[in-house]
Amino acid sequence: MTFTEELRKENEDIFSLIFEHQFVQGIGRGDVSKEALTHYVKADYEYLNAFMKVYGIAISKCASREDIAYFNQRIDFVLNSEIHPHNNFCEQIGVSYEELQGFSLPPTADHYIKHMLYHAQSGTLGEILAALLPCPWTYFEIGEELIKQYDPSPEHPFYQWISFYAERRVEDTVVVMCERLDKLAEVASQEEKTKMKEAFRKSCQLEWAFWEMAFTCEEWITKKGVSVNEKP
Ligand SMILES: Cc1ncc(C[n+]2csc(CCO)c2C)c(N)n1
Repeated sequence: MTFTEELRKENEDIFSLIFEHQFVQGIGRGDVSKEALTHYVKADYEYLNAFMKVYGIAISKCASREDIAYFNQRIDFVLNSEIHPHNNFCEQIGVSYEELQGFSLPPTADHYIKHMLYHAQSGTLGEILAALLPCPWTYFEIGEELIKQYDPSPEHPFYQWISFYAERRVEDTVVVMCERLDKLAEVASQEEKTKMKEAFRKSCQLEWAFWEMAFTCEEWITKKGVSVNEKP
């Protein structure tokens, strides 16, 4: 079994909980509240900004041009393609994408980006990839699961979102990231592999928690002092 096959197996429990989550099932049924969709897009826009910065830190740790090109291409994908699923949600809410940008992160999203940034700052390239991998992997499998369970037609309100994540391009992202992580794991010490496993599992946990955060419209107990756009 490869290292990433092992990771997938060890985290089957969380993957299943993600597929069953009410927000995810709501996407499949075509029935998610506008409040939850809004909360999701506001947080996810900032989450993706942080995700690209993590790729940037990964670039600073690359030893070859080929690796730099890989992360550069990943940034391009987030910047130019991940906007499509967000636009699908915005159309369903009935707001422009711009209106949902620039908000401070609720506690769980804040936790998730700091978890990734921690591994980016203090870890090896393998540890960074392990922290990032659950992001495309869980979404690709959510896309696949929802197609299997609901077989959405183009008229389905979240058809674009579901097909975007179930597409070959996201599957390829997962396959290539797994191949890269497997190569790094082959030469990693036991201690490093333990760190990779912990980073991966926590990111899986935080993927579930991100859906829950959006579904419950999670907020800080008081917004004072946590807003990036706070007026003095
Ligand atoms: C919380 C959260 N987790 C995962 C994704 C999906 N996603 C984000 S970046 C990326 C491509 C990785 O190179 C993918 C598939 C999301 N939008 N929000």
